Order: sequence, then C-alpha cells, then structure tokens
Amino acid sequence: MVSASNTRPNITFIGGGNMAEAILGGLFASGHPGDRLRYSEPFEERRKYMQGKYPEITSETDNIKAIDGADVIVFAVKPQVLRTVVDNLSPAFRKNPSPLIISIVAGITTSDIVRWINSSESISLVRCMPNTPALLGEGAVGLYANDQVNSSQRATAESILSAVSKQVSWVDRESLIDSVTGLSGSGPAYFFLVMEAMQNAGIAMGLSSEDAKALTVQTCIGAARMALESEDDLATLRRKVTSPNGTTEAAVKSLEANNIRQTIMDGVLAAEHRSRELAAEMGKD
Ligand SMILES: NC(=O)C1=CN([C@@H]2O[C@H](COP(=O)(O)OP(=O)(O)OC[C@H]3O[C@@H](n4cnc5c(N)ncnc54)[C@H](OP(=O)(O)O)[C@@H]3O)[C@@H](O)[C@H]2O)C=CC1
Ligand SMILES: O=C(O)[C@@H]1CCC=N1
Repeated sequence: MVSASNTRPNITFIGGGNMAEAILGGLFASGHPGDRLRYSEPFEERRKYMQGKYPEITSETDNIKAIDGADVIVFAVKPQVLRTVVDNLSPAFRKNPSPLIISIVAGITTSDIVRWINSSESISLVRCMPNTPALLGEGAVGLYANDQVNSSQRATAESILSAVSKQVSWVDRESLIDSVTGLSGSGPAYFFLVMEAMQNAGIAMGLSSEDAKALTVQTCIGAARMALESEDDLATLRRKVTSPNGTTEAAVKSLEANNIRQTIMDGVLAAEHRSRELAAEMGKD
C-alpha cells in the first residue's frame, strides 16, 4: 500500500530495457521521486548504462529483491521470458500479496499471468500496450484492467503511463489490446518504413540523403500536427492537398492502384494476429 508519508507509489520494473527506460525516465522527469522507482536488469552492460543515466533510481539484479515493498510492479521483459520471470517471482507474491501489476508485454494475457503467479489472493492486473514515442513523452497507450483492479489502481496505472503518453485509451475487452498492439504499439515502425521509402524516393530523384530525410520527416511532423489540430477529418485534409488533375492526385491514384489501403490493413492485422499467436505460444502449459 502507498505509505501516508508520500502519495507516490513505490514502482518496480522487471526488465530495464527500452520501454522500461522510457516509462521510468518519463516518471522521473515528471517528479516521481527516484527513491520510489526501481528496476531489475540482469544484463550488466544495460544496467551500467541505466545506472549512468539515472543514478537516482535504484537498480537491482535480483527480481525478488526488486519487488520487496513495491506498490506497483511493471513487467517489461520480452514475451518469451515472462513466464520464467513470473514463476520465479511467485513465492515473493505470497509475502507481498497486493501490489498492482502492470504488464506491457506484447500478447500475454492477464489470465495467463494470474495463473502463473499462482496466488490464493486476487491479483489486480492492468495489461497495456505503450509505444516507443514514449521515449519522447509522445506515446500512445491502450490499457485494459482485469476485474480485480479498483478505481484508485486504475488511476495509478493511468498516471504511470500518461507520464510518457499523450493519448491514453482504456479498452473494456482484453482482445482490443491486441488491436492496439497492431495499430499503435507496432505503429511507429509503419511510419518509419513509409519515411524510409519516401527518403529513398527523394534520393532517386536527385536530392541529397540529408535533404530527402529532412523534407520527409518535417512533412510527417507537419501532417501529424495538422491531423491532430485541424477540425477537418483525415480524408478532408488529404483532399485539401489534392488539386484536381494535379501532382498529388497522380500520386494518390498510383498508391490506390497499388492497393495501399489494403496493404496497410493487412500489416496492422498481421501484428494483431501475431499478438494473439504470442499468447497461444507462451500460454501453453
Ligand atoms: N519496443 C517496443 O516498441 C514495445 C515493446 N513492448 C513490450 O515491452 C516489453 C519490453 O520490450 P523492450 O523494452 O523493447 O525490450 P528490451 O529487450 O529492450 O527490454 C527487456 C529487458 O529485460 C531484460 N531481462 C531479460 N530477462 C530478464 C529477467 N529474467 N529479469 C529481468 N529482466 C530481464 C533484458 O535483458 P537482456 O537483454 O539481457 O535479455 C532487457 O534488458 C516486451 O514484452 C514488448 O513486447 C510494448 C510496447 C512497445
Ligand atoms: O514488436 C513487438 O513485438 C513489440 C510490441 C509492440 C512493439 N514492439
């Protein structure tokens, strides 16, 4: 439970990788005291990097020690190692039965995690899917709470993820977290791919690599800001760039003829499907 002397919870991250760093860094920057943040990271080189960058935050090598006294435990390891991590932690949950658990792990379901914890106590678990722009405080996150999560735990989970996310969406069906994974969890990669392709097109037309990248990236930022700030919907914004019989129309016709919409749909659905597949692979007994 959160001590009366400080309303900020003690938060432990299991795994000190990229996403843990993004969220820890965002929490620390937003004023969460470093002595109430902790992470466990077995990989020495990574731990040294984190210790150098965040000397105020406690680092551990031992997961059981790391969760001692934690109000909130965030699972931030790869899906393939989560089961071993949870199995090893499960005796410690008997000593500390009531932390809020937050999992950012792709695919793995709340029911599998609860089953692996194997506790007689009910487990409050929020499964969420952030994305890497969280590193800049520009993340988008979807969250799902199991039935044991109370309103104050929901608020705690939301405040942790919103320290690095501008868009926070709660979903009321867990399967929608797989959808969020396909859309925004993996989504930054789709935009990087499009930007790579646009940069290459710029180079092919004779621009320098630097100019092609800078023009592409600023176009992406400008378009994203217009999409965010304009009252027009996305289709209207597109039409406003597209003069009749002009250059954009030529491009859009070519893209549509090459099935760009279906291609993007297929990619997003493939990520969503892989999220479910990960659950099936890792959730087997
Ligand atoms: N990257 C992304 O865009 C997103 C990722 N996610 C999810 O976040 C999770 C973490 O991803 P990401 O940060 O990218 O991955 P990273 O590999 O950067 O981070 C995971 C960290 O956990 C460490 N680790 C491995 N085994 C253990 C263990 N037994 N105990 C404690 N720590 C351990 C790893 O060390 P080592 O390197 O030695 O194995 C690594 O440093 C994944 O489940 C992913 O699905 C969610 C949203 C977006
Ligand atoms: O590719 C992955 O599996 C993780 C989850 C979402 C983004 N990266």
